[in-house]
Amino acid sequence: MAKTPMRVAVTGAAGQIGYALLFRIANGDMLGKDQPVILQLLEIPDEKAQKALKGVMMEIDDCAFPLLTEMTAHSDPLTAFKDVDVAVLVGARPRGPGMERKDLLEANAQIFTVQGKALDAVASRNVKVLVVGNPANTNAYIAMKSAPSLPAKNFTAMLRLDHNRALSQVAAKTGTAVKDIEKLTVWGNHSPTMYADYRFATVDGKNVKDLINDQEWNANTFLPTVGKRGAAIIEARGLSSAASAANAAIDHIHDWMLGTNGKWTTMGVPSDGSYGIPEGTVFGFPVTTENGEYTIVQGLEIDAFSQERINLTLKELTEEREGVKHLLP
Ligand SMILES: NC(=O)c1ccc[n+]([C@@H]2O[C@H](COP(=O)([O-])OP(=O)(O)OC[C@H]3O[C@@H](n4cnc5c(N)ncnc54)[C@H](O)[C@@H]3O)[C@@H](O)[C@H]2O)c1
Ligand SMILES: O=C(O)C[C@H](O)C(=O)O
Repeated sequence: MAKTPMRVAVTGAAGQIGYALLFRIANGDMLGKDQPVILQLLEIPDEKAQKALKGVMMEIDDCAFPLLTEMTAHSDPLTAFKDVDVAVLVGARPRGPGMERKDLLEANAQIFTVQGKALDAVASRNVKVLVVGNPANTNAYIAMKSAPSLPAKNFTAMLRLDHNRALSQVAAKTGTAVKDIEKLTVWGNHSPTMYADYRFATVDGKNVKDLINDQEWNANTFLPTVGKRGAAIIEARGLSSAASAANAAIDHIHDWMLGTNGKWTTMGVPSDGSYGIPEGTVFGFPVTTENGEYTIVQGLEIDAFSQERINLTLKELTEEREGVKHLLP
């Protein structure tokens, strides 16, 4: 019997990540090749943005995706999020000329307060939310705090692009295939302070740290390369990463919904106090997923170098959280 269609909201749908994301959702890459989908697309109430969104929808129509049963355009989160099972929050205010980090935080805090409240009011009670728009961890925290009637654990931030970037760097360094690397993770904030950690990783059963055996490379090449990859792409392309970000969003929701079969991945999730991260802080953790639920991998040893890195990224997140405290409901 055919499955009931799932309702997926995407915000910032006419932006560059939206353009790389929507076609793949409609094609079944995110929720499975047997799962029909309804797309509910949100853009700002601006003539140009809404017109661009219509153009993207015309192209989606022209793909005649068999799994796409319905698609609607919205300028109001209260209609866009109605009954949604999945919400991918991509749309955010980019940093403009002369804008300080604080201004960016405040502008986005407003967007994610409104969107959190709208999810709280109209989304499915089990909606799974992924925040992509930057600053992703803090935006996810704001949306979560603005939606008190929804389970806090259903609000997540995207660390998967960092995870995938780290996988690719480790594969290149060890001369191995990405598919053979397991147990890698990225702790903390989606920002240059993130801590990509291959101490537990294995490739074909061998420990990656032993294979690399080069702490100087870890500290001075690997971590800065992964941490500053977003900036390197902006420098090279003149635009921020889009297809790789969309791909990571697909991976994140796919694995959350369909399970990792015991394998680790990385998700930004509200802490339950694990590893001393204060409860509620949206932090990148190693997780496994099963039956639509994630579980933070427990019992990992945190050595002095790792603790220092984790403290650094936590400090930044705590400051971001403090910076928007006055705007929260
Ligand atoms: N977490 C990650 O790994 C990661 C990676 C890459 C990019 N990003 C972030 O993703 C965001 C989007 O990137 P992009 O390249 O698609 O940007 P973009 O500027 O091309 O598109 C963003 C779109 O969002 C829309 N938008 C803005 N505010 C909105 C709102 N309140 N409601 C609905 N739509 C809204 C804009 O009109 C625009 O069309 C940025 O914040 C970027 O920094 C995050
Ligand atoms: O948009 C950015 O600042 C960079 C983006 O978050 C990325 O990691 O590619």
